[in-house]
Amino acid sequence: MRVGCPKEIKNHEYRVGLTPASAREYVAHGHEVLIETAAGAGIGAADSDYEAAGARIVADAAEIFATADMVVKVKEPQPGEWAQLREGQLLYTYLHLAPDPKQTEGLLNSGVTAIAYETVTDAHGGLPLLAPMSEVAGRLSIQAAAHALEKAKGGRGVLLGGVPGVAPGKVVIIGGGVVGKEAAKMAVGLGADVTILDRSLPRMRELNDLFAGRVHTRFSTPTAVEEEVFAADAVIGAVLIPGAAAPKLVTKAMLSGMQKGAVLVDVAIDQGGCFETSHATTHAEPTFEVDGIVHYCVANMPGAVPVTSAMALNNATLPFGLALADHGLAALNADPHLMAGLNVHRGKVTNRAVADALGYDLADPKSAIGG
Ligand SMILES: NC(=O)C1=CN([C@@H]2O[C@H](COP(=O)(O)OP(=O)(O)OC[C@H]3O[C@@H](n4cnc5c(N)ncnc54)[C@H](O)[C@@H]3O)[C@@H](O)[C@H]2O)C=CC1
Ligand SMILES: CC(=O)C(=O)O
Ligand SMILES: [Mg+2]
Repeated sequence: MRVGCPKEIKNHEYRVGLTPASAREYVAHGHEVLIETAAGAGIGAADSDYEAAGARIVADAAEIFATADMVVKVKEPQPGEWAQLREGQLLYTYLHLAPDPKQTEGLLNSGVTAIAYETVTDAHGGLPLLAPMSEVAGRLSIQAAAHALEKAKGGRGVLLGGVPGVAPGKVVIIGGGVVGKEAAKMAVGLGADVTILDRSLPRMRELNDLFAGRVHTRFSTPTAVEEEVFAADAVIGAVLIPGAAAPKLVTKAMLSGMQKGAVLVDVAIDQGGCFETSHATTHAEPTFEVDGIVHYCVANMPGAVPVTSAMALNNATLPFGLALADHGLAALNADPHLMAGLNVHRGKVTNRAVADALGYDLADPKSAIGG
């Protein structure tokens, strides 16, 4: 198969779909690998590193979109990229379609077969291709909150760890999954007072054991969310209903009950956000203010630390990517967890959460690809 990796074009996105080490493995499997020039610049990988791995460097993304059987990326295709995708071509990347009707329409019109990293599953009920970036974003979320809390950045002027004789800041994490757990580790490490809200009692038992009394857990009801958010210095939005648009758990009305200069970090923004007042921002301009509350809503947080996150992402995407390159659509029929990643095929929506969120008929994935 011809496998192509264009340079990412989203704002301040420095990750790359294939590292040189991954390119080398595709080549070892007998595939031809095309890399857009400078695609790896953000992680310090030169064109010559890809050439040494056996890949061919091409001058622009157009050749990749026009000729590759499979396109491997990081972020959802941007409008100029949808237009170049083709029927019969595989697209393997993050998509986050439920809150993004325009992109969904673009992919459907292109006829492409699109596999979304974020809906590939594993045997333990996890999301193995989302998890590494959730780990990164969870850890980053506390850095982002601490920074935004500084007075000169528009925040309350609270130091999360406090100092001897002064109480620490209060961090409230809504959603105790991968993002939530990693955020809690960082917040605890800084010495903050940490509360995690979740709807899953088994998950809160795990977190309670893991943090050995160092975090509070609380069942997530609208009342609990309101009480916690009102007392918080920083709130991390980390909920997920896989594939679906995020539920709006903090409403605009609640902002007036919060402390002025408190910070909301909406990590769930890539699924539309879990705060009513959120809208996606970029690393160039990450925050905005509503009713005196600072909002940080960057949809590609791991793009800020591409050396760490491109490697972590490739560690997870490589085995499934090789299966797709080796076996094409048959790889989906052979692995229900990879099949769960199929969101769009030849003009049809094949993921239930996306179909429900956007009002499309659901096409059964197996019959859609003729399995
Ligand atoms: N902005 C960015 O750059 C990035 C965003 N993300 C996003 O972060 C979000 C969270 O991802 P993960 O932690 O991997 O998901 P996860 O599935 O591991 O955890 C989600 C948690 O939310 C909980 N939850 C569901 N409804 C809830 C409610 N009403 N109240 C409280 N908790 C609730 C679930 O029980 C679960 O524990 C996703 O939308 C993901 O796409 C992930 C990586 C990067
Ligand atoms: C998960 C995601 O959207 C990201 O890593 O950018
Ligand atoms: Mg996005």
